[in-house]
Amino acid sequence: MFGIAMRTLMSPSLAPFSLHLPKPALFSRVLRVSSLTNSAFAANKSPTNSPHSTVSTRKLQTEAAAAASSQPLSISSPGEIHVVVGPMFSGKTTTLLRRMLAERETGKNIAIIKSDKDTRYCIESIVSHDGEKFPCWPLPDLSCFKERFGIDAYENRLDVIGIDEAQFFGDLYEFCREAADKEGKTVIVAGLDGDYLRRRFGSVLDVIPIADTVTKLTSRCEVCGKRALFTLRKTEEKETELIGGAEVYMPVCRSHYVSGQGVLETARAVLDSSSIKTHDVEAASLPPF
Ligand SMILES: Nc1ncnc2c1ncn2[C@@H]1O[C@H](COP(=O)(O)OP(=O)(O)O)[C@@H](O)[C@H]1O
Ligand SMILES: Cc1cn([C@H]2C[C@H](O)[C@@H](COP(=O)(O)O)O2)c(=O)[nH]c1=O
Ligand SMILES: [Zn+2]
Repeated sequence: MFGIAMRTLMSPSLAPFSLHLPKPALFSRVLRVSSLTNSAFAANKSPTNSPHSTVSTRKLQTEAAAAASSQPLSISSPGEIHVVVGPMFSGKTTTLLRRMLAERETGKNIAIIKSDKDTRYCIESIVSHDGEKFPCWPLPDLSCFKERFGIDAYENRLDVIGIDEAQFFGDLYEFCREAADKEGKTVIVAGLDGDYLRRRFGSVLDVIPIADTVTKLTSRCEVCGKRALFTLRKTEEKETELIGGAEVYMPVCRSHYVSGQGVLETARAVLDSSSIKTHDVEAASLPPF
């Protein structure tokens, strides 16, 4: 599918960065920015800046703006942020892959990052639950990406950055804001909005106010087949971060999240109390030292 199999044969250190033609000139166009200069400030603070001197103030401001516009300021055009969230098995990785490949089809240079905490499948590829895969950069945090990728290649040739398992990156917000606002990159973020207890997960929700688009995907409830909004953890572990797939988690609808969570909590309480009792009995029956 999408020629992914062939590209995954390439060295992961080369393949995540697919080089194309240089950026179109339009992309890094030079903008002339008319900012409020010191002389404009001076004009505003001038004693002539009274209701009776509107014309002269306007004239001064026009002159200040003209002076500023004669000094071109080179800034690249702003980028974009697109966020894809949903429970596990809802198609986040699949969607990220399709969008990244669509960007590449239009001649953009792309790179995909995933958290190095996700050790399922192959460490240097993102892999969907259906087995689609693509080489990626497994990283401990996003701040090290620019240097690892190469500062020149990052600044001058990379157009689109995909981030999978975004909930595991503590510096997600800062990275996305910098990349889109200041560096003209398109960033596509895929991650869990909520953990197994439906609490916000990592910084994914923080990116929403600075995003261009937000897509919430759903899966199929493993119990009844209806729309699944949440991820139920089937095991006893309580830590927020626990890497795993279908052996640990299942997608569920609202009703089955509530009943499933209730059943699991009751089962755990029963198990806990019976293990305490068993432990007490065992301890009581041990011979004294
Ligand atoms: N309960 C499930 N267990 C295993 N695979 C599932 C389950 N539900 C859905 N899937 C498969 O997972 C695919 C989505 O995979 P993926 O894109 O990796 O999702 P996500 O990144 O959101 O976890 C679905 O198209 C479906 O075929
Ligand atoms: C709900 C939940 C999930 N995780 C982990 C489990 C997986 O390793 C990833 C999610 O992968 P996917 O691409 O969305 O299938 O996150 C976790 O650590 N804690 C949780 O509460
Ligand atoms: Zn259900």
